[in-house]
Amino acid sequence: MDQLAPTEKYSPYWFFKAEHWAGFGADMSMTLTQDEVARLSSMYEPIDLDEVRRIYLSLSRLLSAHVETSQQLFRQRQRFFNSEKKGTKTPFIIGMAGSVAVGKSTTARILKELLTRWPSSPKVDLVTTDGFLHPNEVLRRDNLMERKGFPDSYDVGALLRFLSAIKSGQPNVRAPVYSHLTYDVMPGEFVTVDRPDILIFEGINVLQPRELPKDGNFVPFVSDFFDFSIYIDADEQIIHEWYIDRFMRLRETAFRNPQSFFHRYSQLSEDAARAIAEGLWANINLKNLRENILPTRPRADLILKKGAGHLVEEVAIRKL
Ligand SMILES: Nc1ncnc2c1ncn2[C@@H]1O[C@H](COP(=O)(O)OP(=O)(O)O)[C@@H](O)[C@H]1O
Ligand SMILES: CC(C)(COP(=O)(O)O)[C@@H](O)C(=O)NCCC(=O)O
Repeated sequence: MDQLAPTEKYSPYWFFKAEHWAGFGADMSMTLTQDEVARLSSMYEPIDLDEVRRIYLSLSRLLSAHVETSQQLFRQRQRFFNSEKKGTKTPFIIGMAGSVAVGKSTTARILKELLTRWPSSPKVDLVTTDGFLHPNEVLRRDNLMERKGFPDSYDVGALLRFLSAIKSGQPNVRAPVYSHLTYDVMPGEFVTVDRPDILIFEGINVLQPRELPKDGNFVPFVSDFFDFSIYIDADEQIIHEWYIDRFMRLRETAFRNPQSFFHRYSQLSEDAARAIAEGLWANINLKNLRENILPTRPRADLILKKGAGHLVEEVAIRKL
């Protein structure tokens, strides 16, 4: 993360090499139960359990400290208001940003598993922003199919209404669902979020600001609803490799399904399929990374910088 912090003293972040960070979790490194190990191993990505112990276990402990503190603050505020303001604590929201294919979904799933183990957060839910993309029908109509994932391809109003409902303590809040198989939002499909202790809200766009309206109306940013934010980072060339690898693996698996939007790519030669993947990366995802995603990195509370093999090399965390 050299380009991030020439001098830590004058940076809002502290920087830790992975080995140093791993030391913070030393006292809890052996505490994963067989069950937890089994659940983590059963995820369809090959998760390196040493990496979970080295990086993510202590990260989950630190996050749980933030959650506990916010729960204490909630109780103190109730006392302050003489218990006039009743109700339950609203979910602690963790926003997770980063490029397409950098590993957001995988990291979010690992953290979800680990966070449920801490007493302050037995219920952790996970929602991805792709459900808030406009349906393909709308994207085609507005000539945005080549801009899927760019700010204008999302229904930001729906996204903000969802987060606002969560943060107002509403039960059973519904989020729309996206299918990577059909490459489209699934009509009539929702996930229901019912007052979890933590909501992990993951997507490329979650730290993006937006233009302020000229009419003076109140328009929050998505990140205004976050209690903590994480940016998953890696060098462009490495993310590029992960994107192509994932695409080529999907060509062998999910794309074979005749229902898959990309089914036709499973019939192409390897070279032709690779050329398609390279095109999608260069014309959509890399462009989006440079224009709209990477510029949001300095807004995160914590940055995980990964290197080859998805191994975390450095952790940056905001000084309090
Ligand atoms: N910690 C990890 N260990 C091994 N593979 C990973 C890890 N994180 C991500 N991957 C792989 O990298 C690719 C991109 O990850 P994914 O979580 O789908 O990214 P995103 O949600 O950011 O698009 C996938 O093929 C996934 O299996
Ligand atoms: C659906 C995505 C925009 C990611 O959305 P997110 O969950 O981060 O909001 C992305 O995976 C995608 O499909 N990009 C379009 C180009 C491509 O097919 O790779």
